Amino acid sequence: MSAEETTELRQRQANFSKELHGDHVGERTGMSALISKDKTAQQEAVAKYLRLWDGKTDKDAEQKRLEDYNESTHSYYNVVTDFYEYGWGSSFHFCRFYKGENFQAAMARHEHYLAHMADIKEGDLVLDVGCGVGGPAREIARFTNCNIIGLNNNDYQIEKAKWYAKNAGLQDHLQFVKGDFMNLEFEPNTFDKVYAIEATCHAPSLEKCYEQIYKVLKPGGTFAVYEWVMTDKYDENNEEHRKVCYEIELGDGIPKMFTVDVARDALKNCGFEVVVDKDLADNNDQVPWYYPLTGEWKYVQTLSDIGTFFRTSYFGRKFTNLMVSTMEKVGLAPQGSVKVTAALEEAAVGLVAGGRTKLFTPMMLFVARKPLDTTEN
Ligand SMILES: CC(C)=CCC[C@@H](C)[C@H]1CC[C@H]2C3=C(CC[C@]12C)[C@@]1(C)CC[C@H](O)C[C@@H]1CC3
Ligand SMILES: C[S@@+](CC[C@H](N)C(=O)[O-])C[C@H]1O[C@@H](n2cnc3c(N)ncnc32)[C@H](O)[C@@H]1O
Repeated sequence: MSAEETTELRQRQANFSKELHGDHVGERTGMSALISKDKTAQQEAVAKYLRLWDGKTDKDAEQKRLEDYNESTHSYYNVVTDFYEYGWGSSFHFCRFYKGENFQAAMARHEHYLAHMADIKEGDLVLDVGCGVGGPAREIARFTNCNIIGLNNNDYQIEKAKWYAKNAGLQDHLQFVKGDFMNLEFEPNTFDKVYAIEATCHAPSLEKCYEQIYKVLKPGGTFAVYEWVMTDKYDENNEEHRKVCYEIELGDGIPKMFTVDVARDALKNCGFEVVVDKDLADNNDQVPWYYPLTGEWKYVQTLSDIGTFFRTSYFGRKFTNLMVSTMEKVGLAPQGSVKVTAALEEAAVGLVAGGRTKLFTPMMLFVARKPLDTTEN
């Protein structure tokens, strides 16, 4: 894409975001934000997200989704962000759970662990690739006292991230900028550390995305990522496997799920030294990472988790779907909202199936180092 085309796309997306979400985006979240959307723009956003997910899994259909990655992901997050915040909170990722540990503590620990593995230190300049509404950035800035630039291609989330950072008094440590991780516009060798949490799976090519990260990282710097991948168990010619993979792609706005081998090779091909390569979901945890989506009460750890667990569970999702459907019928929620809850339901079903069978992991941890001497690459 040329520089003019990029500027034009950004302007168009920014204008659309204003039209859809209005001003003062931080003040409303969840259902309250949903009912305040511009109804026509919401229908357009839902159509833009779903138009290429028409049930087809052939190469041609996949190619179209790969080419459209920027617009479809932008549209996906335009329509799911309110649901994510309502059901999950402001960190949009999974985590491991220990017995007795509540949901928020487990999520924060998962973020601290990545900061630790990335060796983030006080005063470091850090890039958060695909930062969502800034939940992890706020936690990691507090944990390490570093400075973070959060990069995101969704205007709505950027506005929310800025609002939350200011509200938390962290505006001197955090900046949020619009950008595409397939084309990072920072000067080469800018960042001490880079991390990405469950975001780069939206890339049409992991290698091209990691190349960009390699470019902006300082020599000797560390990149740590929780990657979404299909595991070694996945066989794309197995119909059952492909079904689970497609549910995850459709419901999570991912043009194509790559395998763990593709991700590992992509890092190496860019010149990274891979120092940690570990699937954190492949262990004997007593409480599985996907438990909130299962509806199995036996896993709920503390009373404080009951609300979150209800909203994320099977019955809670049915309840939300019914509520949204009624709101849509009476004209409170914009048309298209039910289609979004249906797509999120597919996500939940696919993620639990992928988790139970270990065909999929949302926490493939790679810690990769850019060599000090990069003349050979
Ligand atoms: C899309 C990527 C790469 C990461 C997001 C991971 C998770 C935070 C989401 C994946 C599926 C989402 C669902 C919900 C919240 C956020 C996720 C767990 C809901 C529970 C939100 C409330 C809705 O009523 C149901 C959703 C099901 C899926
Ligand atoms: C599942 S969310 C994770 C957000 C955040 N890392 C967290 O854990 O809360 C994925 C994020 O990647 C961002 N994203 C997707 N494609 C992108 C792209 N091409 N360039 C920049 N950000 C992108 C989305 O807008 C979204 O904020």
